[in-house]
Order: sequence, then structure tokens, then C-alpha cells
Amino acid sequence: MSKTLFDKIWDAHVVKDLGGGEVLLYIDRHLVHEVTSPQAFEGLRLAGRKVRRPDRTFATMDHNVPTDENRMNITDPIAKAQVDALTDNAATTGVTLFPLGDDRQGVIHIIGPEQGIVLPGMTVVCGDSHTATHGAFGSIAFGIGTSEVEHVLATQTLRQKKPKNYKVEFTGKLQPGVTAKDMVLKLISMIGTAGGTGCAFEFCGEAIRSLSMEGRLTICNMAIEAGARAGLVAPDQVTFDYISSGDRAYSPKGAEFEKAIEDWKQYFTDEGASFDHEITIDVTDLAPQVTWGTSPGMGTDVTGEVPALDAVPEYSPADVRAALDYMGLEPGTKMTDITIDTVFIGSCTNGRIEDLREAAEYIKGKKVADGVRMLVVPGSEAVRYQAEKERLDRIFHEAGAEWRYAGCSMCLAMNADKLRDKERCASTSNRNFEGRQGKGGRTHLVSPKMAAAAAVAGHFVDIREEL
Ligand SMILES: CC(C)[C@H](C(=O)O)[C@@H](O)C(=O)O
Ligand code: SF4
Repeated sequence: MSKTLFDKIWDAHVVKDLGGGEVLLYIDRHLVHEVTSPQAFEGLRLAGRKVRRPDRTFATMDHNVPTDENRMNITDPIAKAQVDALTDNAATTGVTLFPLGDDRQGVIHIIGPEQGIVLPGMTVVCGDSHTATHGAFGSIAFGIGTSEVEHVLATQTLRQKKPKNYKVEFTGKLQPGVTAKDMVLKLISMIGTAGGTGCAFEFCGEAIRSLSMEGRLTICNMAIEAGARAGLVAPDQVTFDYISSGDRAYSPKGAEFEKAIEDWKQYFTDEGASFDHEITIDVTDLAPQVTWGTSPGMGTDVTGEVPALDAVPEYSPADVRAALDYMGLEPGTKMTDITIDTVFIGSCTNGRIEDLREAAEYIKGKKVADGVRMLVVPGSEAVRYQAEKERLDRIFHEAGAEWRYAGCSMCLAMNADKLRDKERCASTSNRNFEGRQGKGGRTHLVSPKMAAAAAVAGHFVDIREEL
């Protein structure tokens, strides 16, 4: 019988049918961070249980770590307690930890791929909604809650209902300056933030095949913002080349790698396999996207304008009004007339080396506009080292931007990098909810290239006209 990519991986991991549509699923990789793990480890300790597979569990601190020079000295008491708890829990359970100060520390969704921890055909979970990122390897990766984290720590399995299969095909060829970020923002504005509810996306088509691993990771990262459980891309030569390149400590090497590739080649959707839902998006004329509201689905072309209250099919006029009030915007304002005072380049969506290269390439020899603060935060320490080797830090410094150490940083207001009330930010992250980057802060989601161009101009510009 013809099967989808998702079904092949799912079926290979079912330990037991529990009835009622639920199965017990084997988990290959468990990624852990400081925010959602303390209670899970505590629960395990109280129950007198051990971590079942410490060798398949990898942890780091990313959300609430400082990213400035003084990052080793955490002063916030909650942050410190969570970071200390993870340090202790890893030490007592034998889980591999990439601690603050380690060359391999970084945002958990950046370091999983980077270290070769996540590979095609695997099931991957983490107590974090953006776990979908790892699906870019052709793996089933999804976020779980803290009680589920405890369950996986104890058993290396999870009770799950099987999501439906949703095919998202991107056809055509992107124009220069238009990126994976624009593709996924477009998808979300088309189907809404609940469009993928109960589903796993399979991203396919010519425009996906042409993307680097970094681009695929960006798209899968935001599958969750369209409501999906997971997002997958079938592995191909781009995937295999990524895995065999660089210094990926945990990936198979030599003959083992060759053998693994033969296995990974089975992970594709069979001819004739059926999907529950399908959408096709032609990217040929896709314009760079900018969000104008307080949900990732509230976005439009940079060439467009802030919509009329009744012109957004996925949202009611009242919702649009509320979003615009929060954002301090009026319908009819051209997107390119929106001025910004902050730029954030980083996060698990766009904090990889390719993202920083793209932003640096644009900003080289230019200056950040007067009154604009630009923060560039590598997604991991490995990304930081690589960027510094390529002297990208110099380019950002010379342009007037701040260069930081790795962490979630301004993606969410859980550490010192925050927007102040009414500050307006061009951000490469994935969420623009009220208060997401700081109380009263206003977030516009864009690609790294668009963020760099906005930093220089002081307002949004169509990057295509700058190239
Ligand atoms: C703090 C964490 C649980 C949260 C998530 O689940 O995604 C965070 O990473 C986010 O991006 O909002
Ligand atoms: S970078 Fe942002 S989206 Fe990613 S894990 Fe951190 S807080 Fe969540």
C-alpha cells in the first residue's frame, strides 16, 4: 500500500496500539531545555524513577540565558533557578548537557541539527512548540507538555493520536531576495493559524527541493504557527550533504553513514499515497512578507498595505481592529511607510549561519539608521564561532549593530533582551503576539534580508528593489 512519508515513520515507531485512536510511540531523540524540564525531572525523582535512555536525551539552556558579556552571571532569580536545576538534573541523570559557556550551547532547535543529533526517519520530541523545526530532516518532530516530558524521560515513549496528512506543495522558483521565511509566512496568512490543526504538513515541490537545509528548517519551524503538529520535508542529497558536512559530533560517519543513507532513502511519500488535505502555492510571484498584526497569520506583501478591517478572511473586523490598536497602525498605511526602531536577527527560525550571512551581505558597508537599535544574536555558539571566523561580527559592528552570544534572546521576553512599551521591531523570529518581545512591544515578522534592509532604511523596504 502507498504510504506518506509521515505514515512510514509513524508506523515504524508504534510500540503498541492503545485503542481509541491512540498509540504508544517510540521516541528516538528527546531534546530538553531549562524552562519545561524542572518539574518533569522533579516528578521522576519523586517517583523514584531513572531516565530510561540518557543517551538519547540532550539538553541545553537557551530561553532565559543572558546574551551579553555578563551572560555567565545570571541575576534573574527564576532564570538562575531553572538553569541551575537543569545543570543538577543532567549531572544526576547522565543526560548530555551543553551548558552555558560550552561551545555547543545554543537554542535547542539550532543545536539538534548542528550536532547531528537529529537524523532522517527519527521521532523527536521536546517540551517546546517549535520542535517541528527538526522535521526538515524527514523526521517526525513535535512539541510536548511538561507531563509528557516526564513520561518520555521515564519510558522513552509517548501516547499519541495520529495526526492527519496535509500536503503543502510549493511550485515555481523564488525571485532573488525572497526566502523560505516568506514562503511560510505566506502559507500562514493563507490558511490561518488554525489551518493545520490536527495535521502534519509534508512540505514538497520544486521550491522546497531548491531550498538549503537552513531554509527547510525555517519553514518547518513555523509549521506550528499554522496550527500543525509537525512539518516534514523528505530527505534528499541536500539533507545528506548537510549531515556529512561540518563537525556533527553525533551523526554516523564513514561506512556507517553510507549504510544510513541507504536506509534514509526510503523516507519519501509513495506515488499514489493519499493526503487528507492539500494546498499548492506558486512562489513565482511571491513578494517578501511582513506581518502587520498580532498573529503570524496577519501578514501581507511588503508592496501591500495595512488591510481594511473587513478585508482579512481569516479574522473578524473586531480582531483586526484590536490587533491594529495594539500595533498602533491604521488601515491603508503602506507597509513601506511603517517605521521601526528595533531590529532583531536571531531565534530558532532565522538564527542559523546562512541567515546571518544573508543579513551581513546586505548590511556590509552600510549603516543602521539613526535611532534604530539592531541586535544580532547567533542561534548557537557554533553559529557564533563560524560567523566570527567569516568576520560577520565585524560587518555588523561596523554597521552599528550589537553582536551577542547565543540564546533565544529577544524572540521572547524571558530574558533581559526586551522591547519597551510601543517599541516597534522588525524581527526574524516566529511569533508576534501581544507582549511577545516585551510588554507593549510591537513585532513585525520578516526574513533576515528584510530585517537588515529595514535596519538601514528605518522602515520596511522591498528587498527586491535593493538587489
Ligand atoms: C518557553 C517554551 C515552552 C515556548 C514554546 O513552547 O514554544 C517558547 O519556546 C516559545 O517560543 O514560545
Ligand atoms: S528562539 Fe524563540 S521560538 Fe525558538 S525556542 Fe527560543 S523562544 Fe521559542
